[in-house]
Amino acid sequence: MMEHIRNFCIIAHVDHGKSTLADRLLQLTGTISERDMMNQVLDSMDLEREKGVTIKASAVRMVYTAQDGLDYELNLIDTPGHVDFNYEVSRALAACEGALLIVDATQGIEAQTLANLYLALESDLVIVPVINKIDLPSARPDEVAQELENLMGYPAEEIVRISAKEGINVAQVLELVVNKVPPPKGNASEPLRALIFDSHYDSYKGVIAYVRVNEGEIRSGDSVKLMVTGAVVKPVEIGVFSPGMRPVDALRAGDVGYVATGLKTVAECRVGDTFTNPQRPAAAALPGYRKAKPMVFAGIYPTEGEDYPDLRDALDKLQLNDASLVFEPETSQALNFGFRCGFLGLFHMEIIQERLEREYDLDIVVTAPSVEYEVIMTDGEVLRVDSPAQLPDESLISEIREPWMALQIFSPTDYFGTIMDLISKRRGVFVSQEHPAPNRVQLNFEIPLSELIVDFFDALKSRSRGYASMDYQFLEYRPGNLVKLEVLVGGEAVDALAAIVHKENAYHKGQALVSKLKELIPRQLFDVAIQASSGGRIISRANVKAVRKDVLAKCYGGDITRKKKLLEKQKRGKRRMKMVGSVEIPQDAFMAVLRLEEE
Ligand SMILES: Nc1nc2c(ncn2[C@@H]2O[C@H](COP(=O)(O)OP(=O)(O)OP(=O)(O)O)[C@@H](O)[C@H]2O)c(=O)[nH]1
Repeated sequence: MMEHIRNFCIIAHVDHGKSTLADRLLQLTGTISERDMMNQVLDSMDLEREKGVTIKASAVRMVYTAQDGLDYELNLIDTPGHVDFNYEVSRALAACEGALLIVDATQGIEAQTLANLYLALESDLVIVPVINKIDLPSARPDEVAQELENLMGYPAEEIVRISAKEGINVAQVLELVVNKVPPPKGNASEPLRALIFDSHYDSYKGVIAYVRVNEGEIRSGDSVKLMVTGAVVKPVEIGVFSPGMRPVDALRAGDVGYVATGLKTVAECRVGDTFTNPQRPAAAALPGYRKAKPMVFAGIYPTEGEDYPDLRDALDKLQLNDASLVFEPETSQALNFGFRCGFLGLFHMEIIQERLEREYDLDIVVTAPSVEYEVIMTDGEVLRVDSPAQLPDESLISEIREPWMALQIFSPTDYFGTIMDLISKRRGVFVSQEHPAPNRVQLNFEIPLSELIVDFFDALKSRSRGYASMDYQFLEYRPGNLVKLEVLVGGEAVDALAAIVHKENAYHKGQALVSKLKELIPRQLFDVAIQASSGGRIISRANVKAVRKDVLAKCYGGDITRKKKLLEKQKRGKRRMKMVGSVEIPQDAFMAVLRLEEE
C-alpha cells in the first residue's frame, strides 16, 4: 500500500551526526538487532568509517509501527556527505519525498547544510529540520532553532531536538517522518520507470543497482532496459535491503529496492539512468541524467617499477565500483610507467590514494594535481590538457582557458577579513554576501579551480580556527594569463615537476620551488643544479653541493651485522627515491609543487 510507504533521506553537514542517527533509527525499528549492531552500518567501507565520512549512498527498509497503530514501510536512503559527490547526492534526493535536515546544536548551520538544503528544495522534498547533539554542554539548541526558522520559516519551537548518540527523542523523529513526509505517488500500471540512484559491484551478482520505482513495476524474471545506454539486461535477482539483500517477487511504483544486473562494471549502469521494460518502454527517461565529469587530474606511479601490473589491477578493481574514476596509462621520463587519473575533486583523489595504499598495499607516488585546461592553438584547434608536461610550445598557443568555480564559504563573521585575504591571494573574486544567521556570513566567490586544489581547504580551516566551511560547483571556462613553469634538475627537465601557473606568480613560484627542492634533494656525489624556467628563460637557480657518501665509514670495519643493517637501511631509503638522469630525487619532491602556497 503506497499510503504506508515513506521514502526519506538524512542530509547534513559532515560530522553533524547523520550516520549516528541512521543507526538509532535502525535499532529502534528492530531492523537490526543490538547484537549485530556494528557502529555505522550504512557506511559499509572501512575507510569511510575511519574517515567518518559517507562516500557511497545506500538504502535500507525499516518497518515501523506508528502511534496511530499502523505499520509503515520507511525507506531510508543514505546520501554521500561531501561536495565532490554532489551529483550522487542529487540523485539520492530524487528518490525521496522528504529529508531530515540534521544540524549540530554546537555548530549551527554550515556550508553543506545550506548546499544540501538547496539541493533538496530543488527536488521538491519536504524538509524536516532536526537539531542533534543536545547532550553536549556547548549545545545551543535555541539559537540553532532560531537560525533554522530564519532560514526556512519552520517554527523554532516545533523543531525536534535530539541526541542521536544518547538516544534522546529519537522516537519522535520516526513519528515526524510518518506525519510530515508524504507517501510516494505514481501509477503501478503505467510503463516502468525506475531511477538508479546508486550502485555497487558485487562479485557474485554483478553490479547491484539501487532503484526507486516511479511508475510501473519490475517483476522477478523480467528483463529491463537502461534508457540512456540502451542496454537490455536480465536481472539475476530483484529485492530490498532490510538491511541485508532480501529477494522479492516484484518492486512496484513507490518502492525502493535493488536490481542485481549481472553487469561487470558500474560504468555500464550509471547513477541517474532509468530502467524501463523493453516490451513496454516508457516514452522518456526520468530527468536529471548527467555523466560525472572528472575535474582534477594527477599521475599515479608505483614506487617500484615491478608493481605496475598490481597498480593497474587495483585501479581496475576500484573502477568497478566507482564510475567517476578514470585513468589511462602515462609515461613520465622521471617516474617511468604509471597512470594519469581523473577525479571528481581533491577529496575523491585522496580517497583513491588511500585505498591504493591501504587496501592494496601499494607504494605509490602521486604527482601534484592539475585541472583540465582548454588550450586554443594559433591555428584554431582546441586541445584539452590535464597534464602540465603536455602543454604545447608557447609560440603555438593563442589562449589558455581554465575552469572557474562558484565557491560558497560559510563562517562566523569574525573571520571575514582573513578569508577575503586568502581569496585574493588565490585569484578569487568576491560576488556577494548573505547573513542567513546572526554572526554568520555566507560569502559567495568565483575562483579558478586550480587555486582550490592546492591546500585551499586546509588554509581556510587554519585561518578560521576550523569554523569556516565551504562548498563549490563548476561555473565555466575562462581565459587566463597562464604559463608553463618547468623545473630542470642537473640540466634535465623533470616532466613530473612541471606546473601551469598564472604569469604574475611564475617568478615567485619558480623561486619557492627551487629552494624547496634544494632542501629535499639529498647531496649526491656531484654538484646538482636545480633551475626553474618559464617561457624559455631561467627564472631561478640553486645548487646542491656534492658530498662523499660513505655510510660504512662510521663502522670502523668492526661489527659486521651493524654494517649489514646500515646497508639494508640505505637500500630501503633508496626505494623511496627516483632516478632522474643520474640524480636521485625523493618522492616528497614531487609533491613540493603542492606545498608552495602559504609560505
Ligand atoms: N555528543 C554527541 N555526539 C554525537 C551525536 N551524534 C553524533 N555524534 C558524534 O559526532 C561524530 C560524527 O557523527 P556521524 O554520525 O559520523 O556524522 P555524519 O554526519 O554521518 O558524518 P559524515 O558521514 O562524515 O557525513 C561522531 O563522532 C559521533 O559519535 C550526539 O547526539 N551527541
